[in-house]
Amino acid sequence: MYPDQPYLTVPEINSCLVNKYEGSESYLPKHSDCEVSIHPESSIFTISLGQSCDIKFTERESGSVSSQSCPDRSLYVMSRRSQEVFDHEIEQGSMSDGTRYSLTFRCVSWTHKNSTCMIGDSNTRFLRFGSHRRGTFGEQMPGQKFWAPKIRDIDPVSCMGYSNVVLLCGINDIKESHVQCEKDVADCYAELKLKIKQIKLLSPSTKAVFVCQLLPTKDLTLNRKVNDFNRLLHFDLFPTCKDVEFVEGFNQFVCNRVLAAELSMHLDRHGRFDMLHLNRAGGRVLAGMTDDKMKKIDDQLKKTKADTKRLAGRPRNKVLRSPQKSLTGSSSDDYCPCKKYMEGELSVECQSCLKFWHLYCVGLKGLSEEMVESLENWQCSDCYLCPHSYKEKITSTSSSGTMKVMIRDELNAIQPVIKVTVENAVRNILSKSVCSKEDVEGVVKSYAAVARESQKEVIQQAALAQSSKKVVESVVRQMDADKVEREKRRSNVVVLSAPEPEKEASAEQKKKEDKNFCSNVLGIPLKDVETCWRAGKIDVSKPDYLRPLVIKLKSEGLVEEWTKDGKGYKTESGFWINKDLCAADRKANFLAREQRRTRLQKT
Ligand SMILES: O=C(O)CCC(=O)C(=O)O
Ligand SMILES: [Fe+2]
Repeated sequence: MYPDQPYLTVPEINSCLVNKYEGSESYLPKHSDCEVSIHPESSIFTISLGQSCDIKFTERESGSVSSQSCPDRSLYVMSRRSQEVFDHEIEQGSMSDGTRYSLTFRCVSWTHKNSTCMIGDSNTRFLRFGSHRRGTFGEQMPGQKFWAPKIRDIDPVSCMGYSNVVLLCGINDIKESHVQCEKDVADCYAELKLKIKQIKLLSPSTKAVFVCQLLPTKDLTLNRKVNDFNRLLHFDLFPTCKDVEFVEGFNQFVCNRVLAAELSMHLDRHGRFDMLHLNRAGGRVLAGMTDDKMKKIDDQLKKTKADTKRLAGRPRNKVLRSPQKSLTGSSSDDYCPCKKYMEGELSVECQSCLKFWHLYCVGLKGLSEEMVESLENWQCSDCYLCPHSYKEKITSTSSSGTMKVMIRDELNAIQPVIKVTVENAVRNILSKSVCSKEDVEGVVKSYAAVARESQKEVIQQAALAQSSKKVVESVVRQMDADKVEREKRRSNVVVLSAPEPEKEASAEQKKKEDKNFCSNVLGIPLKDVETCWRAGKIDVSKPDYLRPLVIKLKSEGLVEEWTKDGKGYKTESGFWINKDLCAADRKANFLAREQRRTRLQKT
């Protein structure tokens, strides 16, 4: 029935059901062998003994009927999966007088009631379960794992007969460079939704489809798409699809700027080149944020609440909202050193130098006017020593050194409170499935509450988080740009020193000439060429310069073919054909060549 599926499958046969039919009046009512206790991969073998009979098969969906005659001493085989689609029966009158025995062999066990199949991408790689060779989720839940890097690879047929289906897929789809906006993410989600529909249609005996949220990655840009995807799961799939269970992930975590930066700081140290997986270390960071510290957090929270109460009613900090021009008596020197006008941006006054600083510029963006006012004795980073110089100077024995030791001790003391308070706020939003603006504000507020005690520390933390975030973000941005560029050039090859077409010719004629060059000189048949063009503009100051000829081929395979597996080669006519590399790859190749050259010179 499904030629690409193994028909006779492996599980060992452990049961034999014997039916005895006596006389022509005997019959077997319409049914299918789809009990959940039959192994989903088990084939069903039936031997007929005594006399022949006809087995009638009805396709449930269409009602179409066919029959199979089973002579004495014959064997017929059905797949377990076919039971989701067909009913079978033996009608009255199909046997003659006399006795018929049928022996039906299957793999049956009560544990298969909970059989589970998981279909997913590389994030399922450490999840082990199924038959003993693959590990198990627990003796009560045997199952199979199927590999599906992309949503399109999910094969609904492979879910047939499993009581539970777990899907963890989508990250590789939204990672694609053509998935740019929320709508593109929604298209990926729609594909997944269709797969779920197909699964439910094909496998009526499946009790529930579990859909996992996508996990955050080390790639902050990608995490935005992760959030969009998870939001759709939450707001569309979960409420509208019956029997779809939702598997919570960590999407709220990446909604939060401060924590996303903190996360990236942790994760960047491990597996630098793999931006997609948090790996074990990253997973531990996430898990650590949610589980391990809960008890401690609860205790600390009580203490923090008490501290916050004690601090209420202190003098308020000055706060200012742009436009700055409306300010009387403040020269531009008094204003934020960024010297940029940011409409509506709040600013905070440093209590030492009396300059106003944009909240954005000092890493306090997100705080409300009220929160800023409640910061006590706020100082800018010019007046407040940054932690690095602080550490260097701390060893001096001057009187100000003693003062700094005191400050350091104070800061060390407040450190756990900050961590705990923020973690608690995060925990609260983690229990929800999607993080709202208010939730994020809650986290920032908790930061601000601690800030009343020591806003210097908050600034340090924010500054640290921001600087690491900036580095990560710029690397990610560059990598993303490279990815897009690589994608664009995927099916191109480049030819250097190809003679330029006649200057006077029309654009169309020039293109024709270049195409003729491809086929007549280089030998690339025109059926393989999508289009071609010249890279760059004609430079009148360099009359001898020949612009590279870029040829877009019909497929990537042709690029490999025409560049001899990407290495590049010289045609018989003496022109080099190379892959069209992006700037980053060209540079990498250049450096590799240089290294090779230096090595050769040394030897
Ligand atoms: O007797 C047969 O050939 C069919 C038996 C059967 O379908 C069953 O026992 O479920
Ligand atoms: Fe049956």
